[in-house]
Amino acid sequence: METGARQDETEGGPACAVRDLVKTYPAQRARRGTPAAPAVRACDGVSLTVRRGELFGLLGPNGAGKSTLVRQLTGLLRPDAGHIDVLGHDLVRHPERAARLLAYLGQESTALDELTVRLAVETTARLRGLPADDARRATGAVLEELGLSVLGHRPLKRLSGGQRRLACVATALVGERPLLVLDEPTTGMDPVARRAVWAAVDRRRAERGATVVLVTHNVIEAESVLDRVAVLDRGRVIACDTPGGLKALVGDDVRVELVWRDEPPLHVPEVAALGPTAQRSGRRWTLRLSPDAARAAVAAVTGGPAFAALDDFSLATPSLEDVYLALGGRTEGLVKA
Ligand SMILES: Nc1ncnc2c1ncn2[C@@H]1O[C@H](COP(=O)(O)OP(=O)(O)OP(=O)(O)O)[C@@H](O)[C@H]1O
Repeated sequence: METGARQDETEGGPACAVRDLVKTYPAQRARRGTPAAPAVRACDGVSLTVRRGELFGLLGPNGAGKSTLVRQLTGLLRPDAGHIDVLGHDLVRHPERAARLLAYLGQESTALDELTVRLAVETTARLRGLPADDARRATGAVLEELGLSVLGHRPLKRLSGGQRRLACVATALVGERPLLVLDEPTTGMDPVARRAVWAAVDRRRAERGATVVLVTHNVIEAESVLDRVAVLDRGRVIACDTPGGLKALVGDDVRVELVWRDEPPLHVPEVAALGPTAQRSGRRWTLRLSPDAARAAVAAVTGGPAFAALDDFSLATPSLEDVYLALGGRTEGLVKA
């Protein structure tokens, strides 16, 4: 019932609960010029719960099913089976309620391209129900917050990729929605813009208790900003925990990176011994070793005759990328910087 559901928006219960969600894109028959394509089960029995106020991440390589999942969460794509509850509302039965409950920033936003940044944001605020004066004020505030005021008069289509993405973030943030669903919001942005986005997202959580679902395949960003993360692979959740909890899965192994000036000095016995276990990428060797073995390896390459051949080295505790590999995920499509 509507009254009960409204109460649930402000009271306990998860921000978002998904159960047994399934979505298969149907097979395409071959047409002139385009080959046949088999059916793709992009969402294969996904269940997860996002708590209120959380910054919850969906991490996974290209094609893992992240966007398919969030497009169902936002009422844009109908699941074949399963349940989606957002703030007490059944979004499978009532997808039209999504617009009132959440703001969605998709991967591509061309609909607003002809508008100026200010008009795009202000129009979105009006569509979200703000009276004209409030919409103008909220627009000014969000443009200021994101450092976009100087670009307010420019049409989106005349902006750089990063600037346009930032303008789209502004449209997602205006007009206060309790749930923000952001699909790779910082793609193409410089560090200043990225920082402005994360500060603005944090402010909405701290001041308004907003919940954020963030799609990313940037493992560094995921580690630094997320409260919890679900790792997706081939339409399934293969792990879900805090970044720290996930990293504990791979024990206390240390990642050792060795960068050689030129060819690795294989005539040095310690280097030759490390060779078979090293993952090689050009001049870089990556090793996963126990803390003792890592100490011994670093001592060997920095203390003896191998040192002259060494350009750089680093030691690091496990990252989400290591977790991901340990879980059997694929690395292609995971961005590491
Ligand atoms: N409209 C569509 N029709 C057919 N297959 C699709 C469609 N959209 C996505 N797919 C397929 O579904 C799978 C999941 O795609 P999805 O876009 O959800 O992945 P993703 O994790 O968001 O990837 P990325 O990180 O590249 O954005 C992929 O195999 C993709 O090719």
